[in-house]
Amino acid sequence: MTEVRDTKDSGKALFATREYAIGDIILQEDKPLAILSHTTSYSAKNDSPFIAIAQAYQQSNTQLDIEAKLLSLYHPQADTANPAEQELWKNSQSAAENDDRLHKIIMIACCNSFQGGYVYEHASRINHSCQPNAIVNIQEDTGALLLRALTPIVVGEEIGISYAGLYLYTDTRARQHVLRRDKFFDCACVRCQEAVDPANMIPCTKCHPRHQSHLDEATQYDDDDEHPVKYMMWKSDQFVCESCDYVETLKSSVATVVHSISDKVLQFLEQYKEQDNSSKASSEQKDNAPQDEQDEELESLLQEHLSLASSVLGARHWTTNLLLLLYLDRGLKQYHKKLIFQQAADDDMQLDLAEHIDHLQRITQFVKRLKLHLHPGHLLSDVIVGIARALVSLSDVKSAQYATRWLDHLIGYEPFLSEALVKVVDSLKSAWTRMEADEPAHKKLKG
Ligand SMILES: C[S@@+](CC[C@H](N)C(=O)[O-])C[C@H]1O[C@@H](n2cnc3c(N)ncnc32)[C@H](O)[C@@H]1O
Repeated sequence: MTEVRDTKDSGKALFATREYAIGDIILQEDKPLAILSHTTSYSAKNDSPFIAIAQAYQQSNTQLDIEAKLLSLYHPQADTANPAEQELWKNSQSAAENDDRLHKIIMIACCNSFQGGYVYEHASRINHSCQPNAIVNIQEDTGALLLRALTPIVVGEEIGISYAGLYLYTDTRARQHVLRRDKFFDCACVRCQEAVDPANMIPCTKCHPRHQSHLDEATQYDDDDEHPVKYMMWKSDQFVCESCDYVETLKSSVATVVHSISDKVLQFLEQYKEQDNSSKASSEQKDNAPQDEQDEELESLLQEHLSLASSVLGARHWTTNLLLLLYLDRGLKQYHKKLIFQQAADDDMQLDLAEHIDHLQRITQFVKRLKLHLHPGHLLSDVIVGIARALVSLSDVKSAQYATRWLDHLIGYEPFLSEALVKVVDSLKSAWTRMEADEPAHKKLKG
């Protein structure tokens, strides 16, 4: 049960009028009010995403009562003081061809649609939060929407979902940039106002001096138990060392280097998302040799960026960890592809798997440090299942038991997994007990 109310600085929002436990359904909408394409891809016929929205709307023959509901949703006003909204207002005007109502509809689509262009009567009132307490799941074919609690929610609490996708795990500067660019607002959430930013940590420039006191690529940080790296964390607009209290200010060359690498990685993530999508779309075509080439190029770019981020910004920075996650995801997909052809993992594959597990451990630590109150499965469920599948494929009891330990990281996240994934998790979990029962008695004695 929910109600829509005004907030102090982010318009209207959805509030809980009863308590919710993790996994509870908060809201259900069987169909969207409208499907308003919100595409960012350009083509010769559709030279702007705004024209695409206008065309989708004009072809939809929306009934008057639905149109009235749509027009009541949030859209920027002509006198908005927000520069991102001013841009949106100006750039979308010509696609509306002097039709004020259509102009509003275009802006409503830009500010309210979910993936697939779906706009909802109630769910489109949910604000974004960089520390979300709920998550939306949309059925691709029907547009049916389910809103579920990600954390316990108390009466009167605002419901917040993340509009940021993977960028939820970046630092405040990057998240705000992406939300302004893609969603046209300056985020006013609690996390964005926190002085401390654990996603933005770098090795201390005083404890680990570098050439000319700049960060540089020649310095590697192993960060093991014997030689623990001392880190500086972003706190009130400066980096502060947790060990020696040394400070690098916003104006320092260090901050400039960190920002420039962060911007590079953000740009790369965009390119990665686009190319990965187009590679998925063309993977069913018969002759995909050019796609394979593009894929290899993308992989080498990924490695380049990962090596830059990890050597300069270190193991705890968000850039290193998100790139590592993409790298791990690709590595696991390749592992499983190889396995289809080889039936059993060879020595090289076992080494790869050990490396993948090490990467997953590092990213898990990163997610914990962010203290988002979110289950680690929110970011890591796919790769955890991928690691468990790879371990079970080794067909020995110990590996299967280890796989079960990784799957235990998903306990409590079951309501958010797809039915198919729950089945995979269950069968992987039972693998080691099955294997143990099947194992010959002499092997057990030896083991
Ligand atoms: C889908 S609507 C959400 C409901 C909207 N607040 C309303 O009044 O109907 C998205 C718009 O809400 C505002 N908004 C959402 N999350 C926000 C946040 N975290 N900080 C500031 N504004 C936010 C922005 O104006 C954004 O364009």
